[in-house]
Amino acid sequence: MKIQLALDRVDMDEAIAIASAVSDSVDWIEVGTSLVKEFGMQSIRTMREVFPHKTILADMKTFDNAAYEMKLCFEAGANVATVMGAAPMATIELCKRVADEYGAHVMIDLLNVSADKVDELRRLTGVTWCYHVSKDEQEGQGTSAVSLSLATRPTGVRAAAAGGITVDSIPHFSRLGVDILVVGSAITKARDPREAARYFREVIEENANERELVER
Ligand SMILES: O=C([C@H](O)CO)[C@H](O)[C@H](O)COP(=O)(O)O
Repeated sequence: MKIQLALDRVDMDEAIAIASAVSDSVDWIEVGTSLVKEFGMQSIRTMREVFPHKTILADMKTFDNAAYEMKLCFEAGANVATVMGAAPMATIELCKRVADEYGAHVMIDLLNVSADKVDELRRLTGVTWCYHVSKDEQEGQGTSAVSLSLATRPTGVRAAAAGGITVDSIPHFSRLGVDILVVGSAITKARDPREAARYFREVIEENANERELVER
């Protein structure tokens, strides 16, 4: 299981400092929606310059104007970009087409998608579905990511989980076969982000081993 470090609600110096401290323990660096909105494409360019060999995800949360937005972030150096699953299929398919042209990848954010829309999304493979509990639901209703079900995912689609993820969530998501764990506050707001990220990695490895033992 990969760790995607979500960087949100910090300035670029802080984002770089946190990412530098934890980069050995995380796989992907997410330029969070808040950074994209506050600092624009420069936030992605900066992360690409500082981390030339890391996978950079731009959390664009695109809803329309797909070709324009995807080109912007892939030209800026992103390898992966997000589109909202609730967006029209035309938008989502266009994101995938542009990503293919750039040798990049699309993550579909399933925030607030209907069951019917999930069915429509099933026809698009070679993407990642991100099961996401929103910040506002976490803070307003105490909803936790652990309640998410991954049952509807088709083969050929990778799964990510996001929203209030802590180390305690790892066994659950590991059992469900989640490929990418999106972790923001549990690392970025930790007293020692480096140690927090290292511990995430350690517990992921432990759970991966347990899974192998069960499968054998
Ligand atoms: O996508 C996110 C959210 O919508 C704010 O933009 C975050 O990246 C995601 O929720 C991970 O952050 P934490 O919930 O703090 O782990």
